[in-house]
Order: sequence, then structure tokens, then C-alpha cells
Amino acid sequence: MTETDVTRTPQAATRLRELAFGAMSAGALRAALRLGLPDALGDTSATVEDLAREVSAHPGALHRLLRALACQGVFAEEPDGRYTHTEASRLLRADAPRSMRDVALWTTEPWTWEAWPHLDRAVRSGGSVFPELHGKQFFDYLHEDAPESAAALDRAMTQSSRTSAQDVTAALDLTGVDSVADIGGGQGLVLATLLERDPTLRGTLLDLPGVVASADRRLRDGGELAARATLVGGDCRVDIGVRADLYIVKNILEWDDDSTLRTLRNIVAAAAPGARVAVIENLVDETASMRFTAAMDLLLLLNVGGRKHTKDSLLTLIEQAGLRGRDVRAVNPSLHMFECTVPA
Ligand SMILES: C[S@@+](CC[C@H](N)C(=O)[O-])C[C@H]1O[C@@H](n2cnc3c(N)ncnc32)[C@H](O)[C@@H]1O
Repeated sequence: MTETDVTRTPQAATRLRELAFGAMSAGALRAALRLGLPDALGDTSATVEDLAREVSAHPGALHRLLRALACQGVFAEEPDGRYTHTEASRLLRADAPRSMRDVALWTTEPWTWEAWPHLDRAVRSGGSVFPELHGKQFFDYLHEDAPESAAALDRAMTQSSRTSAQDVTAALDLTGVDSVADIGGGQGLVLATLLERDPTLRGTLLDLPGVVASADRRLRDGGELAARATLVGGDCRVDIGVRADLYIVKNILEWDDDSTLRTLRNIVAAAAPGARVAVIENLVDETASMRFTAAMDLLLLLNVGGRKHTKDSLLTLIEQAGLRGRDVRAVNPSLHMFECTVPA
């Protein structure tokens, strides 16, 4: 393509310039959160000077940050130069009902800035860049070397589960189910929601030891659901020594296929014949938010050598692991549930 071709397509050139500055968008979002801007700005508009005082920032530099964010629809500048919230910036407030604060912080954690420049290497090799960059696997790095990022992940997972927990628990059929096990269940929000919904249900939360240590207060000793909850710290790829009528596997089969197969086979080995398994995932081919899922898919390649699945690729692994059942249905616009059973 010649230079002339580019000048004939200014929209394409502009779009490419904006894309190449994508790191600025993520960095500006993170800066706003770390400065506490979304929480500092209330229901009414504020001057840049007032906001700068509130968040201890340089007024001129803060104005530049706000202008860049406003170009993306995050905050808006009024004709008199005051700034106000938009729908998007309001979602960054800690007290917003469906707050995206922790999710945005997690997606822009320091490790992501180290990993993205190596995406070409990951695309060549088809695997994670973590062993080469840090000499260890992603979750080992997170828990051993970056505890702040590990805590940010747990908060983000709980936050995004908060928005989907009601949809997931409403979609799960608990007929004939006395016990449920959430494998890789994070801090246990989905499990706690289920136990609250059904007062006779017992539940087990299995996740990495550092994660269950900070499980939902309701599930921990002294919590109102603790008598019906068991917390297990472990590695689901190594062993799942938990018997349950229903296993939930939500947003964890996103790593390499070997880990996915090992996890599903460990469930088959632990479960009684006829036990049910609900695999819940964002699919890369059946989604209303392709830009997000495709981006997440690449982040998973970088950090765990994993991927977001298509419906067929996940069904193939489910079958290879020895599970039965092909009923796949939407739980909400971004999540699908694969309902499976452990064969006799
Ligand atoms: C994307 S989060 C999903 C959490 C939760 N299921 C949800 O939907 O909110 C992935 C979870 O898998 C857990 N995890 C990662 N490796 C694991 C392993 N080897 N064994 C058990 N859990 C693991 C992480 O700690 C994290 O809580």
C-alpha cells in the first residue's frame, strides 16, 4: 500500500492511530482509579481545581487526564469547563451497584504491562510468556511475587461474579441436589448465593489455598453459612477429593487444554455416577461482547497459555474428559452453561 492510499482512507488511519495508543486508554483508566477520581466526583459537576485538591493532583495534569478520558466517554466536560460523570465513569465508583472498579484495576495490573510486549512471542509459541519472563507459572508468580495483584484478581472475580451470581444461581436447577461443590470458585460468592437460596443445601468451595483463606465471610468460621460450608485449599488439576451432587466449574476452564482435561477428569474421578457438572464460560463465538472476549482470550494466552473457548472446542474437551450431555444454554448475554453428567 502506498502513502497515497493511506491519505485516501483517513478514517482507517485515525482508527489505527487510536488503536496504537490503546495503552494510553488503559493507563488513563487505571490512573483515574488509583487517584480515586470516580469516587471524588459526586452527583454534581466539579471544577478541575476542586477535583485536583480532592485527589491531591496537579491541576494542569489532571485536566489533561480528564480530557483524554472524556474523549473515550469516561467523564464529560461541560461547556463551562466543569467535569461531570457519564454512565461509564459512574460504573468506576466503588459504590456503583454494578461497579467495574476492581475489574478495571485487575485488567491493568503491572504484570499486564510487562506481558503485552511479548504477545508476538506467545503467538509464535502458542503458550504463556510467564515461565520465560518470571521463571514460574502465572498463579505461582501471582501468589508468591505479586500478592497485591493476587488480591486484585480475587476482588475482580468477586465483583464480576456479583453481577452474574444471580443469573447463574437462577439458571441452576437444584432439584435432587443436596450438595454442591464450586471448583475454582474464587472467594465463594456463587456458592454463598446458592446456600442462601436453599437453606438445606451444603456446599464446598475449592480454590487455591491463598484464595480460600480470604473466602466470603459468610462461609468462614463464625459466618452465617459456615455450618453448611466446607473450604478446601488445593489444586483442582492435581486432585478434587470432593463428593457432591452438583459441581460448578465457572470461568476456570480457560487455561491450557491439558489443565482443563485434568480438572474435568478429576471431577469424574471424585464424583458418584450420575452427579451433575455445570460448566459456565464466556464463549468466544457466541457472545454479544466480542471485543471483550477476544481481548480476554489473548490475555489468557499470555498469562496461562490458555484461551476462551468456542462452543465446539469446549464440548470436545468435556467429552474427552468422559462427561456426558450436550445441553448448552445462555445464562445471560455473556455466559453459557454446559450441563453435563458423570456417566455410570
Ligand atoms: C477467573 S477466576 C474464576 C473464579 C470464580 N469461579 C468466578 O467465576 O468468579 C479463576 C479461579 O481459578 C482459581 N484457580 C487457578 N488455578 C487453580 C488451581 N490449580 N486449582 C484451583 N483453583 C485454581 C483462581 O484462584 C481463581 O479463583
